[in-house]
Amino acid sequence: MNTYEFMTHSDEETKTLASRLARQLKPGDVITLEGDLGAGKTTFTKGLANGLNISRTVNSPTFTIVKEYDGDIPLYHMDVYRLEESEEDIGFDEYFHGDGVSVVEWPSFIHEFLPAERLDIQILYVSENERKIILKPANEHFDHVCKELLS
Ligand SMILES: Nc1ncnc2c1ncn2[C@@H]1O[C@H](COP(=O)(O)OP(=O)(O)OP(=O)(O)O)[C@@H](O)[C@H]1O
Repeated sequence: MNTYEFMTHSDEETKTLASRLARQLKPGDVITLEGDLGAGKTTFTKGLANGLNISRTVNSPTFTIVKEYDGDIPLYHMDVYRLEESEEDIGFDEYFHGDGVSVVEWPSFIHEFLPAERLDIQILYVSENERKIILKPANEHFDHVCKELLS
């Protein structure tokens, strides 16, 4: 599969990219987001929410594991960082095969629960206002979605 790279030069540009991406998503789509602290994972998710016409403000889901937002399609925003072993599987399958789009921050913590058919996104800090955003689609649907972002 192909890899797609984008450079953004402001948080607004990152949101616009994410918003354009969101408008092509469908129920059951799973996106993973990796990036260091302050890379822009929450900013990217805010952009996704804009694209799905979600009116509530999206904040970092830290301490809640999953936050659900209503939009054209529901958004399930997950932060699975340091998930306690006792609550390892909180029913991820129902989210991943549900009616909404799932966005998973820190996906390596629940690697065994992730579906193979997903869109992996990495956000790299380049300089104060620049980020490199790398998209790795795992199937034709996500590959098509990424190609559309190039145009
Ligand atoms: N091109 C850019 N894309 C995204 N964010 C940018 C960009 N340039 C500057 N920023 C700033 O970087 C910060 C990114 O913070 P954000 O909370 O989105 O990161 P995060 O990856 O979610 O971090 P954390 O894991 O700590 O929650 C924001 O203050 C944002 O304004």
